[in-house]
Amino acid sequence: MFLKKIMIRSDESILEGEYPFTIPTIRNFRELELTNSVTFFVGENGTGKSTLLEAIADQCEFNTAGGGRNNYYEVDAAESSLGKYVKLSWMPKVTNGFFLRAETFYQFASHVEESESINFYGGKSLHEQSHGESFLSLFLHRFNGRAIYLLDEPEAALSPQRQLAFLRIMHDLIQEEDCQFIIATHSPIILGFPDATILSFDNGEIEEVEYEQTAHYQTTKYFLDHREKFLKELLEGD
Ligand SMILES: Nc1ncnc2c1ncn2[C@@H]1O[C@H](COP(=O)(O)OP(=O)(O)OP(=O)(O)O)[C@@H](O)[C@H]1O
Repeated sequence: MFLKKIMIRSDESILEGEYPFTIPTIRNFRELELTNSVTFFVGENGTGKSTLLEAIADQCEFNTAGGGRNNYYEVDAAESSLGKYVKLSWMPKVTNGFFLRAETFYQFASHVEESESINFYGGKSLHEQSHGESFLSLFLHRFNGRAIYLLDEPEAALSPQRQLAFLRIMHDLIQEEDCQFIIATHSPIILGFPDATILSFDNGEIEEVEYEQTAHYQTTKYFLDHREKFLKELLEGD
């Protein structure tokens, strides 16, 4: 593990009432210790997971549009509003890594086409692979070494089988290459990675929860166990 702590800077005055401090979890956030090679951010839509992940990417000097330190390209409105308020504590510091944003991956693929060797991505243009195939190519061929990976909803392009393949790739990168991952996810499959730390952004603060406590696990389990009853209540109820 490399990144040990994320803190709000005491020397920057917080603009109360302005984004990103309008988000309760971000307004209440002061510091977070990381103690695990895999940390998940979970919570309802709009609770600030991407906002914090993007701020961490900003302070890692990764491209906040998605990419690593050496990926220079621009996407509208990709700058981090929280970045300048955040300080990172490392032991030891690494500069290698990647910030994955599903929604700007197309632009990242175009940037790769113009500037990098496609050999880094399995020898095939990312645009000539399906969305899910191109994600897996990135994980398999570009992710390596002592590095930190910040992934925002990696499941967006992945089938359940490919999500399992991703867990295996992540497992090998941690065991063999000493990688650290911080992942915002809604996937009950990805969240199931053994012994990970799960941090909930619900309830206006960041708190550690067990896998079985997450709404993602509970709702999915209930749906699969009682699908017909669940859908009848949902669709026929008042
Ligand atoms: N540039 C912006 N200006 C104002 N509000 C914003 C801006 N970007 C995001 N927000 C708001 O901040 C809140 C948190 O957004 P964020 O993307 O961090 O949520 P999230 O927890 O990652 O959600 P999701 O699970 O849907 O991805 C949302 O209500 C969103 O509308």
